[in-house]
Amino acid sequence: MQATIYRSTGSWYTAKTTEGEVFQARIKGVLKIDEDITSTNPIAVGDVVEIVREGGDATANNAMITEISKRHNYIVRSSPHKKNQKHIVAANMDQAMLICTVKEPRTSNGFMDRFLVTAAAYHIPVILVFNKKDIYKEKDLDKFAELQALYEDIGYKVLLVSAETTDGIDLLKAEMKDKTTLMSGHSGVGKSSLINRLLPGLDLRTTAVSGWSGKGLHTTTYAEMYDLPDGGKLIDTPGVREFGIVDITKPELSHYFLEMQPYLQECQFNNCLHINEPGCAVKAAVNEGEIDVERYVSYASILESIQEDQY
Ligand SMILES: Nc1nc2c(ncn2[C@@H]2O[C@H](COP(=O)(O)OP(=O)(O)OP(=O)(O)O)[C@@H](O)[C@H]2O)c(=O)[nH]1
Ligand SMILES: [Zn+2]
Repeated sequence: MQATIYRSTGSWYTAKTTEGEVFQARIKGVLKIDEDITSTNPIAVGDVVEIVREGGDATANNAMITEISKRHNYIVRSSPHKKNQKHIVAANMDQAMLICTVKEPRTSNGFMDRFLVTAAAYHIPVILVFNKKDIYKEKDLDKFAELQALYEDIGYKVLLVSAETTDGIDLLKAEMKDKTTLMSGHSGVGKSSLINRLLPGLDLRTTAVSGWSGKGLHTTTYAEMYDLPDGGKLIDTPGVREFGIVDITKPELSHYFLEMQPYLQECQFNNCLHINEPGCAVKAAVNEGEIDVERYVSYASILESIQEDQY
C-alpha cells in the first residue's frame, strides 16, 4: 500500500494510506534511497512510502515500510544532534510559508533572507505571512508596507493576517487549498495560534512570549503533517531558529537571491562573489538602487557564514 508520512518520532512513523487508514510504521532493514543525500533521518514528514501490514493481522495497524519514493523536493537543516550532519525537515512540499511579524518579536530581514535562500535552493516557492496585524500601530504598518514592497518586487507573495482577530485568515486558507504547505517561523511569531485557526479542534499549545527577552519559548519539537479541512496539507515544523544554509556554496549563493539573477552574467569575472571584485554588476545595481541594500547586506552576511572548505 502507498502511504504518506505524517509524523516521525525517530524510529516510528505515522503513515496514512491514500484511503485514509492510519498506521504506525517502522523501517524494515536498510532502505535504499535514490538520493545523493546522507542524513540523520532516513524518512521525513511528507515522504511517500510503500508499507506492508505487519504480521498479517488485519486488525493491527502496525506496518513495515519497505520502500521510499523519490522526493520531488525536500528541505534540510543542520542536524540538531550531530555536528556537520543533515536532518531532513520535510519532503514533497508545494510551497512554504514563513510566518513573520514586525513586532513582538520582530522578524529580522536576515532571518527572512536565510529562509528564502534555503527555499530557493530547494525550488520551493515561499509566501511571507506577517502575523499580529491587530497590534500594528501606524509605524508598524509603515514597516510592513516597506517589507511588502521589497519582497513583492522580488516576486514573493506577502500576506498580512491576525491569528487573534482572524483578519486575513481566509486569504491564507485560499493560498493553502489543495496544496502541501510547510509552515515555519521563529518562536513567538504566532505559528501555533495560526495553525489553531486553520485546524479547529487541534488545539496546539501556545505560549506567551516569555518575559524580558521578547523571545518565545519552544513548545513544538517534531515536524508534523495535518490534513486541512478544505483540502490540502499543512506541515508544522518545530520552532526552528534558523534553517542552515547546509548545501549552498559561495559561488551559488547569489543565484538564490532572485533579484540578483539578471546581473550575474554582467560581472567582469565569472567567479565574482560580488564583494570586492572590480566590474561587479551586482554592486553597481545596489548603488543604483535596483537591488535593495538590506538584501545585499544579508547576502554578504550569509556569504561570510558559508564555510570556506565548502567553496
Ligand atoms: N496580538 C496578537 N498576538 C498573537 C497573535 N498570534 C499569536 N499571538 C501571541 O503570540 C504569542 C506566541 O504565539 P504562539 O502561537 O505560541 O507562537 P509560535 O510561533 O507557535 O511559538 P512557538 O510555539 O514558541 O514556536 C502568544 O502569546 C500568542 O497569544 C496575533 O495575531 N495577535
Ligand atoms: Zn559581481
